[in-house]
Amino acid sequence: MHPITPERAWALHGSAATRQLEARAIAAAGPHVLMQRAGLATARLALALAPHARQVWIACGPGNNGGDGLEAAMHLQHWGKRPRVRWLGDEQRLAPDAAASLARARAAGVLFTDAMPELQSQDLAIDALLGLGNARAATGDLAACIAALNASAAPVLAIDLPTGLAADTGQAHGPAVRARHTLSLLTLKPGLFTGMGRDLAGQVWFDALQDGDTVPSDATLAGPPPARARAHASHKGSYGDVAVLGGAPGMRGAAVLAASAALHAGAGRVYVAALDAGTVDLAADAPELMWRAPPELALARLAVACGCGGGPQVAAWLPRVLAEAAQLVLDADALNAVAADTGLQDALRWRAQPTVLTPHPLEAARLLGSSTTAVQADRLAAARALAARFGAVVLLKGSGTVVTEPGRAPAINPTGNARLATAGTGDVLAGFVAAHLAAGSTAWEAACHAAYAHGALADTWPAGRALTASALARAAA
Ligand SMILES: NC(=O)C1=CN([C@@H]2O[C@H](COP(=O)(O)OP(=O)(O)OC[C@H]3O[C@@H](n4cnc5c(N)ncnc54)[C@H](OP(=O)(O)O)[C@@H]3O)[C@@H](O)[C@H]2O)[C@@H](O)CC1
Ligand SMILES: Nc1ncnc2c1ncn2[C@@H]1O[C@H](COP(=O)(O)OP(=O)(O)O)[C@@H](O)[C@H]1O
Ligand SMILES: [K+]
Repeated sequence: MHPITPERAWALHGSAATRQLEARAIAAAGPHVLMQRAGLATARLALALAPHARQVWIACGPGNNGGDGLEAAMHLQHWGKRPRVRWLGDEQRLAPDAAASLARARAAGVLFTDAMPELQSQDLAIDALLGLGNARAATGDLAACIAALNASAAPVLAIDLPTGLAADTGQAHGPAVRARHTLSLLTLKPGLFTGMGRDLAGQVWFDALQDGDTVPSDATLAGPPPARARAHASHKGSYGDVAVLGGAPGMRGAAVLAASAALHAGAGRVYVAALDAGTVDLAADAPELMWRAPPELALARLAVACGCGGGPQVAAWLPRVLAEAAQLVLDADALNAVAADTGLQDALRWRAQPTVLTPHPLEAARLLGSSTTAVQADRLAAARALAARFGAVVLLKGSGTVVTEPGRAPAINPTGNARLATAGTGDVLAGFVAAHLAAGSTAWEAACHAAYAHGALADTWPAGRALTASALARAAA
């Protein structure tokens, strides 16, 4: 069993792939063996998380997820704990594995009770209501058990998935359990790491329940970028040139943030071409930045971050930028301009040089002609659709940032937290991506590595220090 941390990459499998692997594992191990392993793994983790727990409330649903909970109850009972099981199944409709576990739990003398637990007296609660079979919004007794788990003062350990969380999308379309820990079984599911997954699953643990067998993955939980040692004999030209095109009147700060981020992330030279023709120089704290008028940029040898605070004015520059930029990050207002203009959409599709689009969910919705709700309902699918439509690497921002490109399984970024929910952090990310592109990374690597580094800065940010976008930009290195 492993705790899932951002220190390495992990393969992710959706519900169809997991069902395929489950069928093969059951065929290899024999009936009921996997459920016994699942229950034992759950009980062991419960003991590790709450070694002194006495009262353990286990809410078991009508399917095999409930069967896992019944197995766990039996072990906890053997180990001297006092599990109480609320079981919501119907003996007439029970799958064979869950029926076998029900019989074992009863034989072990586990206490079954329909009474809701005394919430304050529980030391641990286990969510074994629904896993992969979560089919529709919970109502009635199921919804009441979800509410009880969420009201419990005791930590909640969810088996396989927090009840109500969709394995493939990270969304919940009804009541859902908010767990402190989730033990994912057989596979790690993408929904644990994006959308609502991070909030509902808490700390994720993984037990494969079997050795060796696998099926093709649907996505990856990204690992850390490789360390980039600088050759002693390198010079600023070795790390490439970034230009930031943006900063319309009143929004110069966004361009400065992206430029400062690119500079601190290691770009050799950073130019800023502000669309604000005024003369106010906000760059007093970064004299390294070189200010140019937009027509002066030699786009064909620059990694361009375009959009940052660009306002509607950026649209006029996009035909040239799309045609010429050696590498390109399109962010914010540049994405909105593309969404509003089919000519720019064609130019983006025809573009052959490396390109990364960095939409947040609303920008993604505009590009897809859908809504933020539709994008968030399936973030992986939305990112894939955008990548296919524009033939580019897409980095869909938000909790569990998704990176994808045509023909490649998406990566979910494991780092970052809600301290990044402050104005300008997206501009900083665009600057990071541009710096990676300028240094010679592929568009895919630049997007994955920049997202990881950006989130990791937030994850290690000192508790008492405000996380602002400008401080974030300067913290790169
Ligand atoms: N087999 C094995 O050896 C292993 C199995 N494993 C475990 O099995 C889990 C998958 O089991 P599963 O397929 O039985 O699905 P599960 O999540 O228990 O739910 C299905 C039941 O819930 C019901 N139901 C659904 N929604 C509902 C609602 N809103 N309100 C009310 N009822 C609702 C649904 O009813 P139905 O839709 O059929 O009417 C059905 O009865 C997996 O996540 C893992 O924990 C692993 O440990 C590996 C070993
Ligand atoms: N709750 C969160 N968890 C993880 N990352 C977050 C969260 N909220 C915001 N972020 C990150 O912060 C950045 C915000 O970007 P964006 O929405 O474009 O902001 P802005 O336009 O103000 O710069 C993105 O990289 C996003 O992924
Ligand atoms: K569950």
